[in-house]
Amino acid sequence: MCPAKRTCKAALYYTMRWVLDSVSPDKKEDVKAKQLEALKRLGHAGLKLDEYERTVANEVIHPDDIHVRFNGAYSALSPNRQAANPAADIGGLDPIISSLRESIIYPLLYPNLFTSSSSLLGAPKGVLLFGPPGCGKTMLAKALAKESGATFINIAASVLTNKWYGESNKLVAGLFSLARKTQPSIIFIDEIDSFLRERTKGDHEVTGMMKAEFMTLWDGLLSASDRILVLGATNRPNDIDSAILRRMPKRFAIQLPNFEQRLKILSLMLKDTKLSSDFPMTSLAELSEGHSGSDLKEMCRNAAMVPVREYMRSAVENQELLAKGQLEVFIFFPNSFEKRMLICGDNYRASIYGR
Ligand SMILES: Nc1ncnc2c1ncn2[C@@H]1O[C@H](COP(=O)(O)OP(=O)(O)OP(=O)(O)O)[C@@H](O)[C@H]1O
Repeated sequence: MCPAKRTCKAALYYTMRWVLDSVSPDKKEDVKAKQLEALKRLGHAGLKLDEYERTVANEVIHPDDIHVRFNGAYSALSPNRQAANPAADIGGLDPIISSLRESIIYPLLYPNLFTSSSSLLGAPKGVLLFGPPGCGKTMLAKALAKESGATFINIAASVLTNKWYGESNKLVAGLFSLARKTQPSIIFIDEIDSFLRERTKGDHEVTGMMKAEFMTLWDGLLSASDRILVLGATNRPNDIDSAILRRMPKRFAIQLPNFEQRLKILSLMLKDTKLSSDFPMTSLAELSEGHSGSDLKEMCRNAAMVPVREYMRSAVENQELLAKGQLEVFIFFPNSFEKRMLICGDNYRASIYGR
């Protein structure tokens, strides 16, 4: 692009931004306040941020706003809180959870153990979770953030990709400097393959520059004692740029669950649900081979809808008879009906009986 055209585009961009800012100053203040809220709650109230860091600050999630936990046996950050509510949210991934604790949580929370005792114990600066969709990669990342209490920056590629020349690089720089100011921190990039994919000749110049900037700043972490980790998740590890893969030496395969894992996931998903005494949990786990955790969730959700659907259908069909005075309605809690409801909520116990 010729320099005159570039200057013209830049002038237009800043003018548009100025106009938009002046049209909605209240909205801008609202956004600013919201951005700072998560950081304030993390104990970074007085932090001075530039506009790029502020944009990234919008992506910070406070651990208290994450509702996914590892199993309750142990919590590095708040053992008491965990003990009071020991339920697990992730089923069948215990060995991976233990390894993630060792390689991510301990280095973030106890850096001295990893820097002074041995040069072999360097904390990893990049970790990759890979495997088929719906098997719990995002859940694991969120639970890691919750348990470690680290600043969790859930960055979407769209936040960093700005087509204006140089802006993406500044946003990437803002990402790393915010992570440094608020450490310990985890930079989480879901679908990292779409953001940092293998470089090709057809890449936009801005994308290439942004990737290079990302890698340079990431390398800066390797030598420093910063407690910052880049955590990526993907279904397509082969599409990731090999230079990026090299920076993620710790890799965890999150595969489709096997029989035991499915049994654990199903038990977990149905733990608060009223089930008939002969509910065939084992057969269900056997028959659901090839299903991901997300498929199992959907299966349970569908099952829960069956009694609701049946009730609604009979209610609609009976409306006409009711109008003609041929039907009497009793709403009560019959045992026989409860038995048929393998899965039921308190709101759906009412039934309609014909005369
Ligand atoms: N091991 C598991 N234990 C409990 N629930 C699970 C498990 N795996 C998946 N789920 C359920 O599936 C949903 C989707 O999981 P998640 O988003 O973590 O998958 P993912 O591997 O990140 O998928 P994608 O690659 O499509 O982003 C979760 O919200 C949860 O309800």
